[in-house]
Order: sequence, then C-alpha cells, then structure tokens
Amino acid sequence: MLAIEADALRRTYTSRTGWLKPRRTETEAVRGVTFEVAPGELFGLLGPNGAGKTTTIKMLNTLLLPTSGTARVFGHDVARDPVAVRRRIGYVFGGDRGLYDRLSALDNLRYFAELYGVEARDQKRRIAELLDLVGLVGREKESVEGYSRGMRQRLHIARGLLHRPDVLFLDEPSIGVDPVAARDLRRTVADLAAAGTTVLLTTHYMAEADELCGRIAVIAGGRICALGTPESLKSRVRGRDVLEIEAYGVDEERLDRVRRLPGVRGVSAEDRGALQVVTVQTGRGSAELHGPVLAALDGLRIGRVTSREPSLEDAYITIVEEAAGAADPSVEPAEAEVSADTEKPAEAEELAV
Ligand SMILES: Nc1ncnc2c1ncn2[C@@H]1O[C@H](COP(=O)(O)OP(=O)(O)OP(=O)(O)O)[C@@H](O)[C@H]1O
Repeated sequence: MLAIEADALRRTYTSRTGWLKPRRTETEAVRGVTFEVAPGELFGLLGPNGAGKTTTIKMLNTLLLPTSGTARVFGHDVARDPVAVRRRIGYVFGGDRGLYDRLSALDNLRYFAELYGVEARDQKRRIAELLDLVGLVGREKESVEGYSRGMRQRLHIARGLLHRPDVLFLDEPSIGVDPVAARDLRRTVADLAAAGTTVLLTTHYMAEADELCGRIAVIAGGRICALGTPESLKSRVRGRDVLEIEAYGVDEERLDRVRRLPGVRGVSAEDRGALQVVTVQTGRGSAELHGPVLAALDGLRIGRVTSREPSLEDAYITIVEEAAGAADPSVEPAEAEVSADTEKPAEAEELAV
C-alpha cells in the first residue's frame, strides 16, 4: 500500500477584499497535483514562494479540504476519513509556533503526549527514545525559552513523532537554523527515514533536498513541473557548464546583455552581502564564453570568476523558469469547483489525535 496518493488535487481560496464594496477574489493555489509516495520514502516538495506547497501539505494532513481531487494516506481518504489519517501522520512546521516556552522540553513532550493520547505506561519510554533521536538528552529539563532555533526545531520533530506516526510532514524545518544545527537536523531526518518513517519535506534549501530526498517534485504555479530523483532532475542541465561571477552593482540591463549572448542558456543573480553572484549556465566546454560574459558586464567591479558542474539548484532554477515561461496567462486553467463546504479551512491548526 502507498503511504501517500495525491490524485488531481486542487484548492481554490476564496477571500473577500474591500470594505465599502466587498469583492470576492479567488486564488487557485493548487491546480491539479498528482503524485505518490512509497512507505519509508523521503520525498521532497520544492517550489518558489506561493507555489502551493503548504496548501498541498495542508490538504494531505486534513487541515484543508481539497476543492476537488482526492488524496489518501495509507489508503485513508483525507476528506472522508480524516480521523484515521490523523492517527497515521505527524506535522512539523518551521518557525516558532507550537511549543510552550515557559515549560521544559520534557514537560512540553509530556503535555503533547497526553494530548495525542499516548498511553501513560508508554510515555516515559517514548519520550526518552525521542529525546535521544533528536539529540536533546541532557538538555530536556531546561525551559524552551533558552533553546536555540535548531534545538526548538528538533523538539518540534520529537513532538510530531510522539504518537509514532507512519508519515511525517516537515514544512521548511530548517528555516532560520544555522548551518551546524541544520546539519544535525538533516541527520535526524535521515535517521527517521532510515527507521521506516515516510517523510514529506518542503524546503527552500536545495543542498538539503539533494542530500536527503530520494525523489523530489518541483511545484510552481500550483502544478508539478518536474518529478524525479535529484540525479534525474540534475540530468536536465547536464551538458551545461556553470559560470559564477562575483560582481558589484549588477543591473538588469547588463544581465539582459548576458542573456542575449549566443550559447548562454540561463542567467540569475543573487545578493551575497555587498556583492552579487551572477550565475550563467552555458553549453559544456564553453570556456570561450568567459570573455563575452565579462564584456557584457563591462563597467562593473568584478571579483572571483569560477566554473563548475551544475547543481540541483541550477536544475531547479531552470525548471522553475521554464515553467514560468510555459505558463500562458491567456489560457485559463480548467474550471475549479468551489463549493461552500470547501471554502472554509478546517478549524484545527493543531493535530490532536
Ligand atoms: N488562506 C489563504 N487565503 C487566500 N490565499 C491563500 C491562503 N493561503 C495561501 N494563499 C495563496 O495561495 C498560494 C499558494 O500558497 P502556499 O502557502 O500554498 O505556497 P507555498 O508554496 O507554501 O509558499 P511559501 O514557500 O512562500 O511558503 C499563494 O498565492 C498564496 O498567496
């Protein structure tokens, strides 16, 4: 049996804007998403801001009703049998919500164990196991107020696992976590999957997705635009070389000049402190493009120039840009079926089972 089956899932949000003349606005957040996750798989959902990742997760974990389409978790339909689904899942989201700061980690876990209906005789052993899994042994009696972000995130994961869920949804777990703590967090997630828990992870950190995920779905504009192993996604940009140029004061005009050069397949720029890093994807063995690219950036102070193999991030940027290019705004997506009972989100923000 599959751990997760999403079949043509759609979700349209309806909101009212304006005070004197209220208007109904519809946002098609998820527009027909289909994928399957096998038991024990570590599956990644990647996509730009507003792509529909959280909405997809909220439909799978029963916090939101789909507008149309179906989803099942270990065979239980999320809309028809939400209680059975909730018994099999845990949900951990990034950020600061969801823990009691004044309480110790131990008391937080005891409280949530009660809430999740963990049998009294199992609680002590289960909490000890989880503190060990997330590396908080020795710190469990300290109040959470004094915890770092990384420690909080690991405590969140322990909380999400108290009732031994078969599937764990991790929505941007490493947001705001420093690199060392993020590495520990990745180890915890990898251990979890190795022990048989199915994990559905969303992240904006490509290196994290590359290291952890067996398969990845890239979602943009509410649709899946690529699905496969990290290697198969990277193979989309295989045969390309990546040129990275550190520069100061990069502007759109110069980037456009680089984009227009023959042999250039993609260009992006990212702020890194006072400078920008311009990433140029070119055909393989295109050392001859170094000169023209630098000439197109003429007038800027240039730092280091390096050439490297494409990464998952390069593949991801290409996939998302191609999807944005392919989306034709003049073509209306198929009609969404908005019915009264799917307009309001389910009340529960916490998953009590
Ligand atoms: N409650 C809501 N009411 C109206 N629109 C919403 C609501 N929640 C999300 N949206 C819209 O739905 C779209 C998808 O949002 P969603 O949060 O699922 O994206 P995401 O991929 O998780 O983004 P991010 O990476 O920024 O978290 C966005 O356009 C967002 O503005």
